[in-house]
Amino acid sequence: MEVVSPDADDSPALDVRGLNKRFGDTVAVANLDLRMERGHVLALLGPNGAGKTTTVETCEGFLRPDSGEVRVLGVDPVTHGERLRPRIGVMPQGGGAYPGARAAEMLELIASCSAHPLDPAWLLDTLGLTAAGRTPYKRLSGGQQQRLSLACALVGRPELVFLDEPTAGMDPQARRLVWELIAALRADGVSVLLTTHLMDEAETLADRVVIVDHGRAVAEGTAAELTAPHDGRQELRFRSQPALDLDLLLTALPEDCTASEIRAGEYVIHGEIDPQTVSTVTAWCARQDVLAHELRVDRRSLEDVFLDLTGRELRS
Ligand SMILES: Nc1ncnc2c1ncn2[C@@H]1O[C@H](COP(=O)(O)OP(=O)(O)OP(=O)(O)O)[C@@H](O)[C@H]1O
Repeated sequence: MEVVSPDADDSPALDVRGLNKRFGDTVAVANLDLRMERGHVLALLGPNGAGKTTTVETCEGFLRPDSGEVRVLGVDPVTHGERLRPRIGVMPQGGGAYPGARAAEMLELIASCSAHPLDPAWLLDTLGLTAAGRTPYKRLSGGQQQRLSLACALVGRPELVFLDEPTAGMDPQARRLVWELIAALRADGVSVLLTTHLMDEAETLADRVVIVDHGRAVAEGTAAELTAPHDGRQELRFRSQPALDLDLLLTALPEDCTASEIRAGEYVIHGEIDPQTVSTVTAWCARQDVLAHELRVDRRSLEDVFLDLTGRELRS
């Protein structure tokens, strides 16, 4: 039986069309389309329960879709999972390990299952885990467990790696290290599907971002596309002390401007932002005897786009 389609080499890293998956009455994924080119990093963002892990596990071949078409490196992960698995690396959410195994042993075991593994000692060193090599998995810190889990996903030299919240619980140094590693993978032509709750992670690493909510893609594009000004209206943002009297500021601005404090001490002015508007805002701040920090024009943050699309209320 044909396992890899004839044009498999040209096939995208990921091609998901009309994916549906429910668990009983819960719709986890609803008619989702996803596409990732080879050598790209695609970030899936979404609130808790949006369907990210379900999507990733379906692409990994661990879940069977109710309907829709999933191709990973040109291969159907459900019907031909055994052919796909040697070509992909999986870092599941919250690790996944033999709790009693020592870190180095575990990595060596996984390397021994691969045809052309990376050198486990080199990988431990790269991820700052050499000193923890003899420590049982359950005794590693949360951040060390995450890094070991990443090492396990990479040791088989995958063409495509699935990273489900790879830096969750890591300190800033470890996060930076992992970001550098992901950038290096991309430079080597490895494709990466990343789920994350960290907007800066998506912005820094991803070629494209897909925001999912209630199992559907609600926005897609590069981070720059997603955060570009829309409706012809621009934004001016600044930080200052909380609870400034914005009604007073509005009297000094053109009539079609709006002003709001979106988080304590974080202000957004919408409207036609020209040099005069910027000057009015800074002069007004000076009159209030407050400093406007981080004043910038034109760009919403990815977090604002995310919150605008998925709402600000807490998800269960
Ligand atoms: N095995 C399962 N049985 C029943 N319901 C499930 C199962 N797996 C996921 N779900 C439900 O499907 C929905 C999507 O879950 P999923 O884990 O894919 O979301 P997520 O976007 O990864 O969330 P998080 O950001 O919290 O990891 C949720 O409502 C979840 O409770």
